[in-house]
Amino acid sequence: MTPTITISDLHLSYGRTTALDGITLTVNGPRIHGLVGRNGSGKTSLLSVIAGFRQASAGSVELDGQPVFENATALRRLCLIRGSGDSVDHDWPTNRVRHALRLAADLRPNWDDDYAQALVDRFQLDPRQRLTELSTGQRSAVGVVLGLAARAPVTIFDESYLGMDAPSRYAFYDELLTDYMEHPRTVIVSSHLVDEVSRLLESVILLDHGRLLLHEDAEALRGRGAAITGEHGAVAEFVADRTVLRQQHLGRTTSAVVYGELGPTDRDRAAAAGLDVDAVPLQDLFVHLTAGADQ
Ligand SMILES: Nc1ncnc2c1ncn2[C@@H]1O[C@H](COP(=O)(O)OP(=O)(O)OP(=O)(O)O)[C@@H](O)[C@H]1O
Repeated sequence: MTPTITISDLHLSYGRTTALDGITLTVNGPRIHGLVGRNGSGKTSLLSVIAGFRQASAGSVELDGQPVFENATALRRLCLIRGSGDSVDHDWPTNRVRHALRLAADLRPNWDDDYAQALVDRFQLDPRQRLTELSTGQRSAVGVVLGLAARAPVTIFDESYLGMDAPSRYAFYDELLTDYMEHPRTVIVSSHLVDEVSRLLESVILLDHGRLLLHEDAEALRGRGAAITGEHGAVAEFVADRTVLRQQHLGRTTSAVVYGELGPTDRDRAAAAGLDVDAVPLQDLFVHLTAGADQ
């Protein structure tokens, strides 16, 4: 059974700054959830409270009905990997990659040592290297290895790709998806690179100014918009009474991204006008929805 995280009326303040403002949300699995939102919207704060790193100012987070904060049993089932740096313990400057792996093997009940070694090879890490001497991208890769090989029932990656180059990031996405298929669990991925991670996501949690803007099935969210491509005049006529998020022109061809669901009649009309209708990149919807919330 994959666990269920129940978040009820969660508030978190840092002094006068309100980071989380009454979030109520149920996160379950097996599913890969994407946590998105603009800078400062509260993603890291929310994940820190979910993983028991921080105590909420009010409200609660429960894992299968048990509070997570200072609850060792619940915390053993949760693994949060934050941006580069978490794998480096500055109190132990001589620690090496292999020490971090050994520590994780001791702490994580589902740790898979063979998989960890395979990931170390894939990310071209040297187990003998000191953690303090790794580049930012290499430190992130260590975090990714720790997070994946832990196989925690709730696995959370918070901007875990910081400093990783594109081949390494895509290796991470590939590994995450393949390992998730083999070992389904509840995964939360927080990322600014919405287009890059969107193919992984089954659900999207969107935060804005510490509030939950939406939690929706990724397919349903994609269906909230459409990309219309075809001859300039035909596209202009089709989108005339719609919210256009962006348009591009190439010669006599125009591609317009519109917000709002297209029904069967709309699709028939588009086909009759010789227009192609495609899914909208989640990034476009995300920009639109968060801009709308600002207004
Ligand atoms: N340690 C802290 N002390 C004071 N304020 C903080 C602290 N950490 C975060 N904040 C504030 O809380 C709010 C939410 O920050 P948080 O880091 O959770 O957002 P985020 O969505 O993860 O941002 P980003 O995408 O930029 O990483 C912001 O207004 C931020 O300035």
